[in-house]
Amino acid sequence: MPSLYPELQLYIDGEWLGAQGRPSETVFNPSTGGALGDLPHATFGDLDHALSSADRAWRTWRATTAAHRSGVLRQAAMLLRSRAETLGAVLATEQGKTLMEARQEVLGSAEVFEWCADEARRLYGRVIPSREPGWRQLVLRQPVGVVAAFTPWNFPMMIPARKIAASLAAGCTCIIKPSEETPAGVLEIARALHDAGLPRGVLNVVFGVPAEVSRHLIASPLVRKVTFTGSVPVGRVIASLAAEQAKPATLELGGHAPVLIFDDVDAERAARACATGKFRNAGQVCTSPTRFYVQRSAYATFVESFARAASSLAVGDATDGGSTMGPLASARRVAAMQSLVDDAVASGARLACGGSRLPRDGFFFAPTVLHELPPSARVLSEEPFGPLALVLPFDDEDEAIDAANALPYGLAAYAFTNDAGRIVRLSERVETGMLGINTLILAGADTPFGGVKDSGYGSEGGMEGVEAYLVTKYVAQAPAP
Ligand SMILES: NC(=O)C1=CN([C@@H]2O[C@H](COP(=O)(O)OP(=O)(O)OC[C@H]3O[C@@H](n4cnc5c(N)ncnc54)[C@H](O)[C@@H]3O)[C@@H](O)[C@H]2O)C=CC1
Ligand SMILES: O=Cc1ccc(S(=O)(=O)O)cc1
Repeated sequence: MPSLYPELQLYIDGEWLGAQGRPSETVFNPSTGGALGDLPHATFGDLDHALSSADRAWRTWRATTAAHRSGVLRQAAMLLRSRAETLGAVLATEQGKTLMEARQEVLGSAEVFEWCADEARRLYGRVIPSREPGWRQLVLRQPVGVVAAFTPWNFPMMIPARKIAASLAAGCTCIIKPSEETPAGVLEIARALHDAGLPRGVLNVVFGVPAEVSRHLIASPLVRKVTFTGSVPVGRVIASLAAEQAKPATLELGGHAPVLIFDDVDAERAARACATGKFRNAGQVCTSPTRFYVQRSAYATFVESFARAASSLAVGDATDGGSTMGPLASARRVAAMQSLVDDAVASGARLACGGSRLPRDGFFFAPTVLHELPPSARVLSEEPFGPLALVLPFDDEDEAIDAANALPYGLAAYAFTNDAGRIVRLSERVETGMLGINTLILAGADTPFGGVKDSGYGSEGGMEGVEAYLVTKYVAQAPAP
């Protein structure tokens, strides 16, 4: 499998740039702990090259027809689809998600490119009926300019796809700094766009020391928009760098999603659905369901069924087709899980299953279900971002909604119920950017994705996703004097 792993390079001004004297870092395979390759870091000269190239390319890319931009994005999508088998193996190798999840991510990313290819042709302005005879009042929607994008390691292709496809559809150019821990996913997007005929400079991919790269790019007057997906603390740093320059930013930050399970649904079936959702990508998903609040009469059945489903997962090497859960992305994440579990257990929580790392090479942590958690357990307020499920009882709807809203996060929330009136009340009262009723599947190329409260601002996906890269220009056109 490592032989499929591509050479790691920078992509600037349409050129692939290797180490050539640049500093580099090692990328590891989380299933084995072994080295996969060396990733070159961009020098400040490289970053300036990416900035000038993106700025130059913007002047021509913004002037291309919507049909042309749409065609390039659609061709890139087609190439991603045709390469899904190989690219799935690459993603599984570098990130640790299972082969099936990795293939889905490649195909989902292709769908994002297809959706944005269509949206590129629907960026309508409007004509406002005029107040004066002979006037035209026009509203134009124009690309904001060069975009600086920063993406994490949990979805090495899907999260970059949302930012790249939407910004390019809008007529912007983009410099992206993906996670140094999972660099190949975005390089394969760049390769598909390159092969689809994307003009040089429209997309640039750089790696480096994250804080240095983000400070340098965001400070540049050539950058007109910032977009970041990652943790709340880093999101705040990025937001303040953007604010210093009065640049708009989109922030997709963390979550700690509540799931309200009412006793009008089958608790066993709900538990099986919840286990599937929880352990997807080993729980390293910003919308991962985490706090499972179960109505008291269904609580014991739910805990037991959830633990049974969790224990039956085949945890193993991500590239082994039989694995249903892979490793965590890094040793750092395993240590974070152990610390949260140890703290919870020390404060009185009980383990229904899991609770420790697996004794094998690589970064494996057992699917874990904690219950009877005291309010002081850190994991009840810190985002675990891993395979930890927390199950707690509630007595009535108001208590459940208050519990759901108790944290400063507001990315995703879920509920399982058959009561139509309750669904309306939950839709009104749960403080969240996205709400799933009887489903844990939220993200789609055609639907908005984003949070409220500490989980960030702005949306990606759907028409809102492309909107984020447009500015409004009003043109008042009077008869010549
Ligand atoms: N919303 C999401 O999809 C993600 C959220 N996270 C959150 O982050 C927590 C810890 O994960 P870590 O990787 O250890 O978190 P982190 O906050 O150190 O890094 C998250 C991502 O931001 C990048 N980053 C860090 N500092 C940066 C800077 N100054 N400028 C630009 N990019 C920067 C990193 O390269 C990484 O890809 C998780 O527990 C989770 O809460 C992490 C990954 C994805
Ligand atoms: O971590 C954020 C996130 C959540 C979901 C998806 S997907 O579109 O469902 O794959 C991607 C990124």
